Amino acid sequence: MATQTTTTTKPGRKILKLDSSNGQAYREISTAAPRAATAEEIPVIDISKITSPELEDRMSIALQIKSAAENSGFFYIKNHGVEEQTISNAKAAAIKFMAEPMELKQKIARNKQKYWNGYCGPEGSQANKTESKDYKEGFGWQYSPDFDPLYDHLPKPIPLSSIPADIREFIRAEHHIWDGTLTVPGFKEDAIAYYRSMINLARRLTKVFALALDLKEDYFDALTTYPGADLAFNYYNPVGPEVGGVSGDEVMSHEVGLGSHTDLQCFTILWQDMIGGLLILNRTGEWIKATPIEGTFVVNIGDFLMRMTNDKWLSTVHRVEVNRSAEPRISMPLFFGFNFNEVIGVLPSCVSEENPAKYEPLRVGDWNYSGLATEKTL
Ligand SMILES: O=C(O)CCC(=O)C(=O)O
Ligand SMILES: [Fe+2]
Repeated sequence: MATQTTTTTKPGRKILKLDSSNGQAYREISTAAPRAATAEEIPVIDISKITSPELEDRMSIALQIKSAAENSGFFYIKNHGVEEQTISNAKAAAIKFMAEPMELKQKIARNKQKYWNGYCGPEGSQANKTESKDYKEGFGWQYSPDFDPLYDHLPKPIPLSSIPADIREFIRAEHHIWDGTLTVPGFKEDAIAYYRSMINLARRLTKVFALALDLKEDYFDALTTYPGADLAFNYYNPVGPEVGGVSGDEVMSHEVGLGSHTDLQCFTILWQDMIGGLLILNRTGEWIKATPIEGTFVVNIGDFLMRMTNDKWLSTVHRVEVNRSAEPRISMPLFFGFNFNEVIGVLPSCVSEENPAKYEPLRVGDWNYSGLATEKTL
């Protein structure tokens, strides 16, 4: 007689299916409404002394980051040094671009490009296949040394032939997408000014990350000379008052602003406006709110850094609710990772006799461009 297997969950719990970088994963989660996070769950870390000449100051930041990375994988940073004007210019540019006619935006649609560059229309992505399509628009671009402050001294455009061959194959910028934004004067300038500030901030963070992981402070410098550094403007259209009271099917089609996922690379630094909607899944399977805090970025650990730390640092599942406010919601994440040609295993400081490496060394580019990765949020 055939045995029947049924999946039962306790009352108030359900199963969330996820495409993790190690294959499919299942989490038992709460069905309760999201609640506010406590200051311990998502701490606010003041990084004003990140470049202090005193090691003690830098170490104090590193220890706070370590604790947050091990606990929830999410934290806010304040006094981060990115100019408010640079942020508001980028935000204004994103809003103006999204207001352009659809035919114009579709000319530089991401699905018409070879790589992850250009515009993605409403419900043009689905971060989690078991949830609805993502109720948002987006514009994104991938790393180019032409925009990297590290190469300001070189004449532009930097010829690809001058970049080491094993890195060159992973440079995935498609500069022609910017031509499609020329109807918004200053768009490219404002977007790139923000991108450059964010790359600088990401590189500064890698130094305190190194301290937090008992490594030499410059350990990651050589790994970030041509980093994975992809930027997105996420634009969450208001879902409109009709949703909520309408038929089940319609609600389902607008279930998420961005589906439940983890980020793929090492870490993400995200600016969000004050509307809110970002939720993170804690260890006990409750959704908690990463409520916007003026003057901060949200930082979260990604899958590759979790792997490198032998799972000590957590790449935490998160999602974005549909935007039920009257205004569009904007977020501007930078997804940051190491040079794609590097083969990286578990960090020496994260293994011991009792805790051997769980993962084999792997080329960063192979991780980022595996079939799964291209489906996922960078
Ligand atoms: O918009 C947000 O708050 C989060 C965006 C995000 O998780 C992503 O783009 O990977
Ligand atoms: Fe994300």
